[in-house]
Amino acid sequence: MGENATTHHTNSANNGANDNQIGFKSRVSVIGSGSWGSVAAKLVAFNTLNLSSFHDEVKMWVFEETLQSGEKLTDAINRTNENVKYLPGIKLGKNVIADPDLDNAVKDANMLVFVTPHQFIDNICKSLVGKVRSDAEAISLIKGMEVKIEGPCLISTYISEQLGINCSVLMGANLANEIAEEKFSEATVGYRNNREIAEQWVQLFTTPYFMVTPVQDVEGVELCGTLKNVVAIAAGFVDGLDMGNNTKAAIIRFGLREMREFCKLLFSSVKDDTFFESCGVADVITTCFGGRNRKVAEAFARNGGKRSFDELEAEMLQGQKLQGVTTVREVYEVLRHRGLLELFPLFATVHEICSGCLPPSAIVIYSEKKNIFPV
Ligand SMILES: NC(=O)c1ccc[n+]([C@@H]2O[C@H](COP(=O)([O-])OP(=O)(O)OC[C@H]3O[C@@H](n4cnc5c(N)ncnc54)[C@H](O)[C@@H]3O)[C@@H](O)[C@H]2O)c1
Ligand SMILES: O=P(O)(O)OC[C@H](O)CO
Repeated sequence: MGENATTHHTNSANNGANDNQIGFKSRVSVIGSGSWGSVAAKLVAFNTLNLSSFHDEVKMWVFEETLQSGEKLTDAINRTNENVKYLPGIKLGKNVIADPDLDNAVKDANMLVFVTPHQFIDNICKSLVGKVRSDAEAISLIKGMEVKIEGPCLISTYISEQLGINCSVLMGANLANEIAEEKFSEATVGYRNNREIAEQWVQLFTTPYFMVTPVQDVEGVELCGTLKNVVAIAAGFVDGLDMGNNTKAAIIRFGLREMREFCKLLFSSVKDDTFFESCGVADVITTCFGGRNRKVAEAFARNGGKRSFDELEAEMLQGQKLQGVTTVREVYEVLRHRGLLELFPLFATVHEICSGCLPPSAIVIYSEKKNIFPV
């Protein structure tokens, strides 16, 4: 990993894993520039400036758009050093360079951070085929999954398969706006079998206010990050119906149990301990109280399901994207295909409410009706 460089290391105390490869400096690109993408760039850019094993510059690919002022988003980011649309008021670091050209943004990078809404990863990967370094390492911060004809596919697996590179994941209780303001939080890096690579990602993301723990369970970590968005939608329905905290806690508990069962259904290797990391219970909690999925689901329930998620998302999130509604459709598809919907009443009900087949109030009666949860 890395590339030949003639620059001398000046800060050997901070070098970490790449220090073993004298003369190599890693180059990092961030693919995505929404609210979390911009925070990821900020975290990484802080470290590339301070670690001599990295080139200072961090390229951030921007899905180009024109702002109301007529200025291109990329130009505005590079002029102000802020993502004025998705993370206004937060300086990213002068070494973050926004680039609307995907090929150019990844050129030369040997560490690729994927952080776009999951519905766009298919097109992004397809256009990157043959364009990334063969020795590159990737990490996915994307909370979602792909469902293909052959079955469900994790985003990290999809990236690996499309681009022929290894892909780790970083998930956790990470509301972007809070980390942007440097409020303490934790995250989990999920890795497959190379601990050294995991340590490099930990080193690249860790800051005094962002604590990162590696866990050898890429599937468990990624599926936790993906499925908690479904639980957050259920929690939003409960809030929209003014059901109170006890009901919300019950929904969270049911949700966590279905998350674990779904993970193990797909991958028997998933570890129980993973659910106690930041990517597990902590992310469920933060998302069910402070996330966008919860917020829009609350509005959906308050409107009695009469306004669609698409409409509410566009109105309430100004370009930011929900992952939960798409994810629960994908989860439903997997369960339906395997004849297992009855064993996942919360997930099934969330989808049926989102798609208009059931009213939001169904969220609290499904368990009584189906009497499926043991005490
Ligand atoms: N925001 C958070 O607090 C947070 C925290 C942790 C993880 N995540 C995850 O990170 C991922 C990225 O979310 P985000 O919050 O950075 O994004 P966001 O929802 O804030 O912004 C949406 C992004 O999608 C881009 N976009 C719109 N149309 C596009 C297209 N056709 N092709 C490619 N990109 C397009 C926009 O330019 C923008 O960058 C998601 O999987 C999300 O679940 C988000
Ligand atoms: O705002 P949400 O609902 O997309 O959740 C954001 C993060 O995933 C919380 O960790």
